[in-house]
Amino acid sequence: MKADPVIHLTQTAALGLGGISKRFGSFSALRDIELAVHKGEFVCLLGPSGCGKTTLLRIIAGLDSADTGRITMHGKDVTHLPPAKRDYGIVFQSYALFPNLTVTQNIAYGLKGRRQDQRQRVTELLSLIDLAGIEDRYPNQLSGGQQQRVALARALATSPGLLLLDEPLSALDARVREHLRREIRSLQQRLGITTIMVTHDQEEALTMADRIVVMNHGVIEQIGTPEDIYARPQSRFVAEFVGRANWLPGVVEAGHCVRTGDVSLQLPDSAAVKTGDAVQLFIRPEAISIEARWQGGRNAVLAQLISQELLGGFCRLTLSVPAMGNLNLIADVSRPTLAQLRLDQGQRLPLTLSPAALRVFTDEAAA
Ligand SMILES: Nc1ncnc2c1ncn2[C@@H]1O[C@H](COP(=O)(O)OP(=O)(O)OP(=O)(O)O)[C@@H](O)[C@H]1O
Repeated sequence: MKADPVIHLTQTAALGLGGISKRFGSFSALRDIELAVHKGEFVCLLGPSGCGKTTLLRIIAGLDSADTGRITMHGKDVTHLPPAKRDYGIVFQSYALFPNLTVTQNIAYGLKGRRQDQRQRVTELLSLIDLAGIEDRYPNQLSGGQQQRVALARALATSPGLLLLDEPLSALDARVREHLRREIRSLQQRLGITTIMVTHDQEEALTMADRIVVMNHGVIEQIGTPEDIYARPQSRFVAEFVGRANWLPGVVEAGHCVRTGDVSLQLPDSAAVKTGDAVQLFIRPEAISIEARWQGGRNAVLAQLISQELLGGFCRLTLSVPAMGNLNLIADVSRPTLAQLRLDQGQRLPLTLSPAALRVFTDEAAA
């Protein structure tokens, strides 16, 4: 009999999900989710609102049950175990600390054993999250960021095998959020704790995760490292959800090229295409090079500057390419490059769409 690859994966993984589906009435919230998370990995479930990420996290936690499928933790089947019998700590979006308990009492809530030992464990955890000295404060005497760190300490108090984070940073302001991202990631690496975090924030996922699971309408669109997801998206949805994208429609012609309007663009060697295929070329805004002078050359085109928008550290240009039927492209340039170019509205600018920066999607994958 042939080995079942899913079962094999779920037996060796820190967390294994095999064929998880969930319906709410006639609405299908999750369809056939397969995922194996390795020990010590930080995995982000990323996707737009309503894609099913929280439902999946709740099913992993045992707070909801799946209609079909299996869940394993370190090889043990936990599909039908109640939350308390699964070995995890969880942090939710809103602080969820008990307002009438002190920080110590909140963190020690799930701890068993002598009071003295509990006190020692709380001190240890507070120093771990850099909050020593706030043992006797109440949640309303703490900032939002401090409350989330206490919630994190509480989730880690029993040294669980798995840490589940449900949008833990989304209620915080941008500066605190960035700081906590780094703190959580460094703590997770020091402890080596397997972590699953739900987020709809692509930057959070790209900066924190070892692997990202991109979800859409209840299915997994792609699983990969941040570099895979950003540089090698497998579908139009992933390409557009993570980062910004330019799309150039065209038809494959002889010489490993794509004709788009009057321009023939050379493809990367790796592109597997057939002459006559209708395709969409994809290129990130920062991968378009703006040249100071027209020099021609491979994949060079002339564009016209429509507008420019300063976005802090870089500038986003909107360009129109007459030889591609006035197709609009966006290109991101650094401030030093911008200063060198000294751009004027309506100016003609030479661009290079280097073959290595192009990805080819069949019309189906790009639909
Ligand atoms: N208890 C429920 N009853 C009915 N529908 C539900 C229930 N829980 C979730 N849903 C629906 O399932 C879908 C997925 O919800 P879920 O909360 O998992 O999405 P999400 O990706 O976490 O989104 P968000 O980022 O907005 O929280 C949504 O369309 C939601 O309305």
